[in-house]
Amino acid sequence: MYPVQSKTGIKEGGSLSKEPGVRKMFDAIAGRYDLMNRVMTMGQDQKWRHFVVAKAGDPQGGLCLDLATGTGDIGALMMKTYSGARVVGADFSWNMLQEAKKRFGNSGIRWQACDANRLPFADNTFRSVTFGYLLRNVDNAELVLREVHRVLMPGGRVVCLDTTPPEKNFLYPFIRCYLKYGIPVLGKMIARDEAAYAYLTGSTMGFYTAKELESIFIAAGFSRVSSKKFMFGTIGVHWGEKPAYS
Ligand SMILES: C[S@@+](CC[C@H](N)C(=O)[O-])C[C@H]1O[C@@H](n2cnc3c(N)ncnc32)[C@H](O)[C@@H]1O
Repeated sequence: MYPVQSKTGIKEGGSLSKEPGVRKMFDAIAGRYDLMNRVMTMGQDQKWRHFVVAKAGDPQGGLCLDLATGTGDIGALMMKTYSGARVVGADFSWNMLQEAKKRFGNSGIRWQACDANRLPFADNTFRSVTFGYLLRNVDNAELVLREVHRVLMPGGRVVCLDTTPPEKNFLYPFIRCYLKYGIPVLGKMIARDEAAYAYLTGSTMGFYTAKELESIFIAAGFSRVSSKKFMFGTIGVHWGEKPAYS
């Protein structure tokens, strides 16, 4: 069974954590993940990753962590955009990391298997930490953000890309229809896993609004927190800084 999203981290079916189910799900879809991404977003997904990398800024030769790196796109863009960047791509799905290594094995990225809840890095290590589509998949977003804050250097930047629940405006019925029916059907046809993409829809609709997520970044200790939406308000990028005095 794949996991069911809840903001509080309490899962259906009596499970204590949804994270083992999330890992299993990404291990299962790793080989078809990229194709599904391109089709489902109508080729827009790389544009948002470029925005993430721009917001993270030039690390000036410093270390960057791309957490939940998956098949490695954000980490690879970081290497390509900023000469001298040193990137660690980390994920808890073994199969996603294998796909990343196949695609970007010669890029110089260092790959690390680890859980975002307990990062195997010392305090104040990274100039920037980026992550695409992580927070919706963890039990406690604030806890993960506190861990990210710990490993960032003072003055370092965090940038987060994720889906976000659509606002209830005139487009809402169309967007909801695409999320509820279109995405699972595409998931069945392309990734051959309807349940994984039904989870994507459910977890998006049940996730924090962009404003709520900003508050969680602030609660985790970040300053200069802001966000921007893309794709008819269904994609959000959040960013912030670890204060220089912390
Ligand atoms: C939707 S994929 C995103 C991959 C990539 N960031 C991108 O932009 O396409 C989400 C990734 O988060 C990873 N992930 C989810 N929860 C995690 C956790 N607690 N620790 C580490 N990785 C996690 C999954 O294994 C998966 O590879």
